[in-house]
Amino acid sequence: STVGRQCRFIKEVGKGRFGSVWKATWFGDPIAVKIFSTIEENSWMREAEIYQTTLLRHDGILGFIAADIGGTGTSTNMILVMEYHEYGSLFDFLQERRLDAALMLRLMHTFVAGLCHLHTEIIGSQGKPPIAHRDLKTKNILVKGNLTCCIADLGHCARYLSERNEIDLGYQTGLVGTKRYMPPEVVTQTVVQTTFEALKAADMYNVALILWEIARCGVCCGESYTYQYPYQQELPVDPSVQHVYHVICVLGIRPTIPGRWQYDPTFKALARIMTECWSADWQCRQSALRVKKTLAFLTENCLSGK
Ligand SMILES: Nc1cccc(Nc2ncnc3c2C(=O)CC=N3)c1
Repeated sequence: STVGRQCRFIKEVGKGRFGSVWKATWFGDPIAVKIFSTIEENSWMREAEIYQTTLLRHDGILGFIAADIGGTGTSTNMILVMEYHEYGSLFDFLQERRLDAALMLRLMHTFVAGLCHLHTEIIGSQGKPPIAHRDLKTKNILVKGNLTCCIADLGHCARYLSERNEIDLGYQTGLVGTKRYMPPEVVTQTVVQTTFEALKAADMYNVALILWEIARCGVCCGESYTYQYPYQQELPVDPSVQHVYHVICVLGIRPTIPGRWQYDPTFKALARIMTECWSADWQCRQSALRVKKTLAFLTENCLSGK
């Protein structure tokens, strides 16, 4: 493949469920190359298809450069070429870092703005369908050089095709996503994800967990916490669906909101977003647009030093 031949591979930077990601250069410019094995063709196809959705270009979405397929006779290499981000995932970024309020809100606001773009339908010939991510987590969000976030790993997305009133689930039906992050209605498979509203609301449960992960690293009243996975105290590494069901549906456990967050207006407002968005009732959760507006307001207030 022409793209493949012009790439100089530098180092492996990530290993996803599907494919491995390499830092490479293309005529000197840094690029990220995700390489899929032959059996992962569906994932490559889906991710390439979604990234090439018209009008999907947005600062909060990982920038797509090219999709390519090349064969050496015996094996077929499918690759995705994306813009490269040195900081890596938001998960990596949060490991050893205390965030001041401005940086904390910047990361939150730009992540939610990206999701809002995904969720929003743009009507018209050059429009875009609403898209639900279905596997949001800090490992699927990248931190750009200007300390803003962009959403990656669109291989599990669902699209709503309004002219046919049809949901395109891609190749992924049934249980999709990372078990630790699955909302109650997905774990119990109660709400057959028929309505697209339910799919967007499932993303908002993940937003609540991700905002909690980021906020814990934020300095509140002079203190911050070390990074924790959601349900780190309650769930083992690679939990079973049954275990997740017991913790979040039977015991009704949710991440702990530190008491001190009630004494800081910014953290108090963030706590309210988290609590409403991890509600067991998906219809109570706030929309991405609602959360984006609140984060924009908090950012403005914080910058003006209120
Ligand atoms: N969805 C998708 C498709 C192709 C590459 C990727 N990953 C990345 N893209 C850009 N910069 C990165 C990464 C990493 O994984 C880690 C570090 N920097 C995701």
